[in-house]
Amino acid sequence: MWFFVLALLASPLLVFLYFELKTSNHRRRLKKFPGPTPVPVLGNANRIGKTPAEILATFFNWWYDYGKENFLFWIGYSAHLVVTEPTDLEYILNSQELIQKSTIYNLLHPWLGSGLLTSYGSKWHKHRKMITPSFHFNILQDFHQVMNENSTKFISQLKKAAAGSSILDFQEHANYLTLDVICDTAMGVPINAMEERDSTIVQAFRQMCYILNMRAFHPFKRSHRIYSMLPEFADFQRTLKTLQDFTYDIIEKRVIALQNGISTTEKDPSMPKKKLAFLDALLSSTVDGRPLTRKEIYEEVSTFMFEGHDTTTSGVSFGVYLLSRHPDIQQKLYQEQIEVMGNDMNRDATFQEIAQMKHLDLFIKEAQRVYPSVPFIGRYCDKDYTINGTVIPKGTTINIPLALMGYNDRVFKDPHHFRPERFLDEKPGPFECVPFSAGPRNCIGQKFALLELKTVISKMIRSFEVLPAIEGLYSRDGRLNTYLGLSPGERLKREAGRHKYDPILSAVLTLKSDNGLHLRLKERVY
Ligand code: HEM
Repeated sequence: MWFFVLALLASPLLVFLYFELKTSNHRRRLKKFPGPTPVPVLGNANRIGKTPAEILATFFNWWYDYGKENFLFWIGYSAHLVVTEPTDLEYILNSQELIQKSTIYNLLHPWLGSGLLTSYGSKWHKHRKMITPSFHFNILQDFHQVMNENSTKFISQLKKAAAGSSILDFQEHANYLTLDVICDTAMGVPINAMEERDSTIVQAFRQMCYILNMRAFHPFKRSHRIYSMLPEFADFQRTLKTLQDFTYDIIEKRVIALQNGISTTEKDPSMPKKKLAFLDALLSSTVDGRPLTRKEIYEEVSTFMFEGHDTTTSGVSFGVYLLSRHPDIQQKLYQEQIEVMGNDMNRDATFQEIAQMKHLDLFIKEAQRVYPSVPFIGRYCDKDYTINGTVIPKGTTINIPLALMGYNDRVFKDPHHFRPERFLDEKPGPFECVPFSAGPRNCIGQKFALLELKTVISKMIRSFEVLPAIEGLYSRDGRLNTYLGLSPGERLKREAGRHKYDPILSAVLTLKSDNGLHLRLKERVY
């Protein structure tokens, strides 16, 4: 009897000792990296912050405290190495082996399965090779038409919403536009998100992205086991089923249409159109000499739906928000629009004209430097890796904080100054600023994304003068009202003067502003 009581009392201690011993070797091997001191059981989880905004601020503070070098922190007994050193990033991002994503990506599995973003090993290699031609120049030109059509619809909606100098939360509006673009290009089915905001499928896409982002840094909800016991899990499952049914249904209809050899668009307008490429390309592709299974097709289409929607919402929203705070830069971009577009400022820009907009290109680079749409990416060390002479042991998670890298003053002079021309004179190296990542696992949709951002922002500049939410909020010295990355004293000083319309950056799977991105639009009259 006493033996059992003692065993029961001792078991937590034994578990604790087991983990401490198991981790001590790992700690010893990583001891060269600075970082906050971990406490037993929690590691540094007690100090990282509770909300996504607090967590991002903590990352910036730690990075500052450790001399803007790589640093290490612990969540429980799992080691997280934060890498910002360009030569180390070159090794990591160029590696053909270190391609397994970190555990945070597991959150995406119920919806995306193991599509291109989440898979690794030979499946990823084969699918990447198969999908790459889908982003060919000629296909992008077809997609440009979809982007133009949807941007035109977007502008006319905004004209109504902005009437009477109303203050808009632009982040909210952009979300429906990008959803329409990606649905039409990935599946060939317009879901009219801009017009039917409350429809079940539109809400399901929005809800799923919200849930994923919300769970990403939640201490308990991140665990599937715990999340599946919470009352909100039922809602998640309903949303998931709506998305799965919708996507499988489109795939099925397209397969039948192809089998019947019918050109579908004329017969049924709800069917994929001829220009559709992602789904079409997947249906006619083979891997290891066999066609893709329905599940594989579902995974890749859903991956595009996620990656191609939440990221571009962030990119368009922060881009237009920056126009509102930096009128001189907006004026320069407007001037470029006049030069490229000539007399008719209301027409669609062609693919070639978009390519001529050099200032717009620099502006988007600079916007992605300060507000990268994907704030963090992560890798998991499935074995020991020797990175520039240092062994990173198996089991370590490598975090690459794209959100911090743009604020490295060893690379970017006065990083809080918003200055698109810096990309001409400072010329950052290939691993110093990587909003689309780099190397073999870089963003396969980069050209698509840039085309979409340029198409929408070019039309916005020609249609409206973008103004801050209230008159006094212009940046007078060209500097950002983002205080992360400043010295603690400077940050506190500047934050004391924060306006309610200054964004509160919140880094989850994509970068958002917790309090929206507010601005006004004044229609341009020609
Ligand atoms: C502003 C817009 C975008 C940004 C900043 C962005 C950024 C990124 C980044 C940083 C990664 C690397 C992720 C990682 O290593 O975990 C990535 C991967 C990926 N992106 Fe994008 N992305 C954007 C838009 C798009 C679009 C529009 C699509 C599709 C149409 C897309 C499809 C993908 C896919 C499929 C991957 C996984 C690639 C692989 O692992 O082989 N992205 N993106």
